[in-house]
Amino acid sequence: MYIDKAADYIGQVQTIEGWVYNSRSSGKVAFVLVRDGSGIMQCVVAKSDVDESTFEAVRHLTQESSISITGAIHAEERAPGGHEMHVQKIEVHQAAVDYPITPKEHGVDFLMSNRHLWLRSKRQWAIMRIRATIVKSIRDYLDDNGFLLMDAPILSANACEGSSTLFSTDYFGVPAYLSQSGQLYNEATAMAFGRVYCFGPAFRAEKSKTRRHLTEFWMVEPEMAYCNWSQNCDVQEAFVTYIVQQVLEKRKEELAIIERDPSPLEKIATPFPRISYDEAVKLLQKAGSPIQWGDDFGGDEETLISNQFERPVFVHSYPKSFKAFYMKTNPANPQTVLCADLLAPEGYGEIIGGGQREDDYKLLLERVHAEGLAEADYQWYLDLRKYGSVPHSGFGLGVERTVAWICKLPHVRETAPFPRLLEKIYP
Ligand SMILES: NC(=O)C[C@H]([NH3+])C(=O)NS(=O)(=O)OC[C@H]1O[C@@H](n2cnc3c(N)ncnc32)[C@H](O)[C@@H]1O
Ligand SMILES: [Mg+2]
Repeated sequence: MYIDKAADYIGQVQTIEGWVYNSRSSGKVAFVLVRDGSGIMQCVVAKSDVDESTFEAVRHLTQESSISITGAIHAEERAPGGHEMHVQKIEVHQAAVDYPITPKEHGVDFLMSNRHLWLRSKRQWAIMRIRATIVKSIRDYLDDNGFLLMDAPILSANACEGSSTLFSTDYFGVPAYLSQSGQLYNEATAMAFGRVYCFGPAFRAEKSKTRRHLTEFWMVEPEMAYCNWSQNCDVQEAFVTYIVQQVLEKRKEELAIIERDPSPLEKIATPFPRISYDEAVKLLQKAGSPIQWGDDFGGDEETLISNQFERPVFVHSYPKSFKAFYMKTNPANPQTVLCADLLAPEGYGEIIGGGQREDDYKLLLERVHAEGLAEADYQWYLDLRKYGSVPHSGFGLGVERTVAWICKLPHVRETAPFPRLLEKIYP
């Protein structure tokens, strides 16, 4: 029996195959908390119900020993999950000796070095289940709203987000890079299928040691033909609202375990506020920031802006000078581009980068040259502007930053099973 299905087995004798989460015993009774990955069950071992050797074995159980435990399932509202087992038999598969992550407090470095074990703890268990619901919601929303999954390559000859954060590899004698973003390929597939998305790992050799940056992260990237930057924002706000609502509905227990107050998430609803970069600069300056027009926003600026709103806020029309080559120039103000970042509230900052793509061949070629990119490497991408070019837009949502916001975590290190950070690739 799996623990999360215990309600289906009240009154039946069942066996749980799991690990000792915690145990304590007195003279005549022992309480063993067993976890099996789906939940935790309180198992009550009465000395009178088992033979002497079994009760002795129970009294010497150690944390994280692997066991099979058999007994009758009872409803018990005081027990975790509302059920408990009255034990008849226990089999110890492997006694864990000196398991390093004890219930006491441990330092982050120690926990990160033992991530392969830390994942078993209740808090990490809850965070990973919330992450899984976020990932499922992403796929469900896009699959149910006309988007086709089109997997983008991980090995690429092209930089998408600038050449300063590439992980390069030797590809049979020619340079190749781990994908920074599947976007350029999405634009090709969007011209074939209309609305597509890719969903996979992305890699950035960022030398940023911050609470928001990973060197490997997961990103979902929808792309839509015949879509302008504002319509792109419409899709994003419905998408993000759906994801939050799914977590609130399906992961109440896990949100409680990590002590995440759900009330800020309950305020997430469309429409999301939209401010221009110009307005954002004025807002920052009014709040005392030394920012000047033309400066990019860092974490501090994003935190300051997002703390002004209860919903995620779009900041659009950034200066062209520090934005990617593929972004469409804003006809109303050619110094800016038709992009929009989505900043999550509660100080979490950017969770989505996106915008409208340059669809004019000549203008895009000028940007390729201006960025010093090798035209031959982008000829396929330029072709998309030769054969039936259309206004098109898309975005990339970072899974880990979204998990951090929804779980209200202080650092992205807890948002992935095995996070990859600057100077951190073990385990
Ligand atoms: N299809 C597109 O239009 C996506 C576009 N090419 C792109 O990659 N935009 S982005 O660089 O802002 O990254 C998008 C999101 O990807 C996340 N991201 C981006 N970089 C990181 C790092 N280093 N660590 C964690 N998360 C990261 C973050 O949420 C960003 O908002
Ligand atoms: Mg960005």
